[in-house]
Amino acid sequence: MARVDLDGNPIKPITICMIGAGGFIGSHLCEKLMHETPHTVFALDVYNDKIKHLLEPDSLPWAGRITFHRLNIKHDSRLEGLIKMADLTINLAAICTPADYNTRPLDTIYSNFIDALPVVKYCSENNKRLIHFSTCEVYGKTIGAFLPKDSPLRKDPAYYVLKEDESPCIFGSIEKQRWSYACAKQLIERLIYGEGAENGLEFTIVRPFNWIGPRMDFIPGIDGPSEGVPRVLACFSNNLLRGEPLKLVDGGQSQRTFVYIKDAIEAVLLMIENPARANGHIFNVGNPNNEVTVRQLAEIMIQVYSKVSGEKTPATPTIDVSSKEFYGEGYDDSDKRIPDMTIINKQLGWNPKTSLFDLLESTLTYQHKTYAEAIKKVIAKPVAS
Ligand SMILES: NC(=O)c1ccc[n+]([C@@H]2O[C@H](COP(=O)([O-])OP(=O)(O)OC[C@H]3O[C@@H](n4cnc5c(N)ncnc54)[C@H](O)[C@@H]3O)[C@@H](O)[C@H]2O)c1
Ligand SMILES: O=C(O)[C@H]1O[C@H](OP(=O)(O)OP(=O)(O)OC[C@H]2O[C@@H](n3ccc(=O)[nH]c3=O)[C@H](O)[C@@H]2O)[C@H](O)[C@@H](O)[C@@H]1O
Repeated sequence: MARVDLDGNPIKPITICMIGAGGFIGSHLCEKLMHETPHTVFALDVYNDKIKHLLEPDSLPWAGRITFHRLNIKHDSRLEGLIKMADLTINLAAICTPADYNTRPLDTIYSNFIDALPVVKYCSENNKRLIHFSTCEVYGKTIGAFLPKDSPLRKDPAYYVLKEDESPCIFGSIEKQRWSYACAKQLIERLIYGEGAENGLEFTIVRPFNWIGPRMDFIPGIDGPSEGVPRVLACFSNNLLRGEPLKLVDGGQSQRTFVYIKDAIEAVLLMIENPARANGHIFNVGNPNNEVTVRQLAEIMIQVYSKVSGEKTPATPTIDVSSKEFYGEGYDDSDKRIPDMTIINKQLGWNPKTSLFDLLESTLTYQHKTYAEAIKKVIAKPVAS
């Protein structure tokens, strides 16, 4: 049966130039596009480990529909040609781990703003559609965070629910370099919006709210640097795999809403295949029903990991660390992140499905299967003196 869009029109196969296709989100999006659609993908990245299973062997049913182009968009003249040959560009490339924002602010700003500029320019000049990945961090802190601790208004959604077309972007002072990423993302959003308004660029901006699942980031010392600090899912997975206490930054009081990567990818596919409904919009993509404090996330992950691995829960399950000790000078945090879902519901009819417990169960099953043996070997090795 022919696949149809939300308005009942047949979907024509298109060619997508996906920048950052070798990362966490890119790998899931490539998988979805190969398994369920007829579209062709130029996959651009400096790495391809997370999409190797889609590229080899040549006998895969989608062989020829996905090609990998190893390139760094900072300096590669092939970029414009690839954007020109595609119907749609999706830009995922970014430095997006908080441990980098205050310690490598220049790389963070260059990656999230300067390096994205040619992509926007080539799309605009060549009349190509762009789906750009921004972040929920552009909202920064909630208005409610500035109310007195005991104010009843803190319970009023008007003070914390984040709306694409209404909420302000509230960052800390310049010394709080944590906000270098959010600020760079905000400026590239404004630039894309301006290209749409002044030059007719067809764009969609995605603001992901803590998408998590298999293949997110790396496990330090296994498939990433020993001293590296990934995002919280991988930090806590690493602690659980090694039987160490989970580290709660500043008491783990910050709140997040986590969405399963596979739910979120459904939203991106709807954007790809329904341009008339997605163009000109900024979309929150998250799961408002999956809110927890970081401390609660740790507690649930400890329980779920014990269930999927069959190992006992550790005697000291968590320890508190200061943000200065964990991230260094200049760290700051978003207090709470609840996405308003009105716009994505209205335009694309999308809703997340997977509960936090279910998504952690499938993700931690994957982490255990993928890493437990490798970790055991590393732990068993005597440390060189
Ligand atoms: N995962 C989330 O929940 C989340 C949340 C908010 C925003 N985002 C945004 O979504 C995008 C993708 O995030 P992700 O979680 O997949 O991150 P990721 O780090 O796994 O993927 C990013 C990919 O971009 C590639 N890349 C970076 N710079 C490049 C360059 N100069 N040239 C070529 N390739 C380059 C990296 O090698 C990596 O494979 C980012 O823009 C990020 O800011 C993600
Ligand atoms: O995923 C998102 O939507 C966005 O937010 C993330 O930012 P954040 O949620 O702060 O990053 P995490 O590393 O996932 O940390 C979440 C919380 O856990 C805490 N944390 C992290 C790691 C750890 O070991 N312990 C711990 O308590 C952090 O301090 C923070 O409060 C990143 O900035 C981006 O990937 C992205 O743009």
